[in-house]
Amino acid sequence: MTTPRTSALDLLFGHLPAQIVHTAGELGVFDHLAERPRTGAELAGATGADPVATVRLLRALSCLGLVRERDDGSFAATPEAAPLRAGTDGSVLPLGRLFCGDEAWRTWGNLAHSVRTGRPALSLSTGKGAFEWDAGEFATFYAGMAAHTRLLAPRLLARVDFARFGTIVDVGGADGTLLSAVLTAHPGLDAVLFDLPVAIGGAEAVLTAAGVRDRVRLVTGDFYRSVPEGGDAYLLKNVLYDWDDEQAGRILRACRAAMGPEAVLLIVEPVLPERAEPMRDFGAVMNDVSMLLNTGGQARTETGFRALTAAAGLRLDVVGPCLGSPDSRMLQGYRVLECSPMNDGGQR
Ligand SMILES: C[S@@+](CC[C@H](N)C(=O)[O-])C[C@H]1O[C@@H](n2cnc3c(N)ncnc32)[C@H](O)[C@@H]1O
Repeated sequence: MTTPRTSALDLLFGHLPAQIVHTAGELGVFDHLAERPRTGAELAGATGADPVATVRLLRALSCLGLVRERDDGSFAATPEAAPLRAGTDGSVLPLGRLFCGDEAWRTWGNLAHSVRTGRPALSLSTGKGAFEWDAGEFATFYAGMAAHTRLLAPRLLARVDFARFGTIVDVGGADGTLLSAVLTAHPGLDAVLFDLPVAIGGAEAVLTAAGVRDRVRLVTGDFYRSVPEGGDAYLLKNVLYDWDDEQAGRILRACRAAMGPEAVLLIVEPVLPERAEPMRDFGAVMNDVSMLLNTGGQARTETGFRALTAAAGLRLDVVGPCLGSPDSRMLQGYRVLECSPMNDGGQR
């Protein structure tokens, strides 16, 4: 077997394609090209950009395989560009904003600070830590997370037998995008969406649009204090990796305290391989560095999860296989970890 290799020089220039694609998406290039092929001048007129600069951007996008230059000098979008349109179901633009937008860009420029100190760098570039944002920043964050959830949800639904539950509590469930997918697929379920007030505010519209609003109880609160009781399953998707072990342990203990003896906790997030290898579980390993930089949290190995859950009175029963994704290496390494409450003697 040959080891996949990437050239050092290509890695160092990785930010060029990222910004070219993000900028084109934000300008609406792919939305305009979805209507019909256009010349650079037409596109510049539609996006309000400089015509010569637009042609230069389009050439770069051609090089990246997202548009194709035609014989008449116009440009057409390729099928690969479809997720870069705004407002479509599988649009990845909101996720791109989280990683390539102004603030994210400045924050990644401070990675050396995080590596030197072991501390997050988000507040150096933005003046605020994670979840200390204004309403607009929270909206950008939740839109990005919703885009991520929409990509992962079909694989999660294929992997988890949600039909065995009656009530699901999504802890840190954001705007309800995940619950919308689960409840749509399982008409017999109802749910509790638990998050900060700023998240729950956005959930009304999302759940209503999915036609599941009447099956979801919205509860605001702080998962460090307590989470709602009465669930057959508790979901924690992309929550624990935001926090260090002490904080994540408190969240798990709050879940444990709310769980009945038969309830299960489903942790859905990237799991680090015990040993890093070229391109293995790419998303998990990259997300770990992203958490170091942004929140001060961390991704964890299965061993790390075992220790963390046991200390909170939870037994890690099942470590599911990687959910995998044909869409992106960034979605690789996601697993479902199923836990049950231990009684005081360490048994269920
Ligand atoms: C990384 S997001 C994950 C959101 C969602 N589960 C998903 O995967 O799209 C973390 C979530 O934790 C919520 N959160 C942060 N601090 C919280 C707290 N103290 N109590 C309850 N929820 C909190 C955030 O509002 C956010 O929705």
